[in-house]
Amino acid sequence: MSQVIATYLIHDVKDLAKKAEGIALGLTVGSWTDLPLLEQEQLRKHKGTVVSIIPLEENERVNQYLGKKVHRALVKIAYPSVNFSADLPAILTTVFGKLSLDGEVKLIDLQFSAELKQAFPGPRYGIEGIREKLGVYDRPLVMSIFKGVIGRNLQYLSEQLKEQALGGVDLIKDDEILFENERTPFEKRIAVGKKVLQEVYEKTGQKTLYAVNLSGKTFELKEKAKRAVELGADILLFNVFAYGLDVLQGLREDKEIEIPIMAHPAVSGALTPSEFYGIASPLLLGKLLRLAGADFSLFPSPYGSVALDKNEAQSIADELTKEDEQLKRTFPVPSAGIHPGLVPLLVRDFGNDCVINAGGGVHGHPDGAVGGGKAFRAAVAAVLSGRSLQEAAKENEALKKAIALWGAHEVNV
Ligand SMILES: CCCC(=O)/C(O)=C/OP(=O)(O)O
Ligand SMILES: [Mg+2]
Repeated sequence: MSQVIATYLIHDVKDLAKKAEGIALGLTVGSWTDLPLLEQEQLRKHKGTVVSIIPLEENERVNQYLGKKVHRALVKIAYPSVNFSADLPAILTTVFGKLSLDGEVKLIDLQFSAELKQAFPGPRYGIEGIREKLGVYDRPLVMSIFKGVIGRNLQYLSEQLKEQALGGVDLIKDDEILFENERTPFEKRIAVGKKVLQEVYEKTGQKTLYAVNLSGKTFELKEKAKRAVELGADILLFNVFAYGLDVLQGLREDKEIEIPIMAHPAVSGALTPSEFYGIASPLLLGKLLRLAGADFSLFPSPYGSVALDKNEAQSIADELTKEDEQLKRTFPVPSAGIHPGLVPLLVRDFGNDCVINAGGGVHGHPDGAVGGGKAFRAAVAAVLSGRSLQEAAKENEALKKAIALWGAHEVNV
């Protein structure tokens, strides 16, 4: 049967079963008992069903935090697809619309039936497609981030772009806070990007792709994205949660917007951190971004400046990369506060199929962005060859300076 099964973490002072049944009814056919029998039969196909209730141990910390004694449980409820149109706005409103306003309930997961999942495109390129664009198959990708470009001119942007590319990074992204502006307009950033990156490629053989931030009013995005494609843009960076998952999907599904989309997690922190409310990050930054068509998903790493719990960050990556016969895999991009000394941890925790992403960890290098990029590439090479960073640093000045400044987190060496 075509349906979506929602998993919730619920907290209730009284009766978990009653709470669960109330959710199943309240988000579907409403009050059940006082309807005439005929209507009950008609509505049966629309009624939500409590699939399971798994009680959790009482937790004194939670009781104290909430100021009341609560019973906790993981509750699964099935919603028939006949109740909603096959789009994320309808599905999210069905499973967590009014309910998101109703106390301590967190949406943990959504299981889509194979039939319903067919309504979603998934990544256009995915990990394999991105690797093919770069010709890099056997290591994590390295990405750097423009920093301090706001208020600067195109010349400055061009120079910073060149420095980053000369450092040997595979990808360079706009910072998510760089929007349309007079000094570095969107279309000119694309043109400059192409020119500079081609020059570096001809000089060094290093191919680098540039993710330009697609911004502006929602209903102008598609035309702007199509213009970017016409100008030869490599990748679109997109602040999904400032707009909505369905806007991402709309860009992905447009046949004229045939370039990769890089999802930034900006604003998602309004939805994910609480253990009592909101939406679990593996669902929001993992499963749903992949379904809607993100080729990359950035999320806070376990060791950066806006750190996520390691298990949670790994769960996001699992949702992005687990095998799925209907969806390509999305590149996990653990981010924020990353420097070359963290590469052993990143490879240990996220493997080869990830993008190592850094702004400060590249530009803050004593030799600037060139040194930062070189240090990251040397750190990746060292880890993949089973050498310690300290050992590799003996032969690589850029890495030596990076770990002297930020330290090295060695793993099993
Ligand atoms: C989770 C997103 C990280 C991001 O947007 C960003 O700009 C990180 O910069 P650094 O922390 O690497 O300097
Ligand atoms: Mg940023």
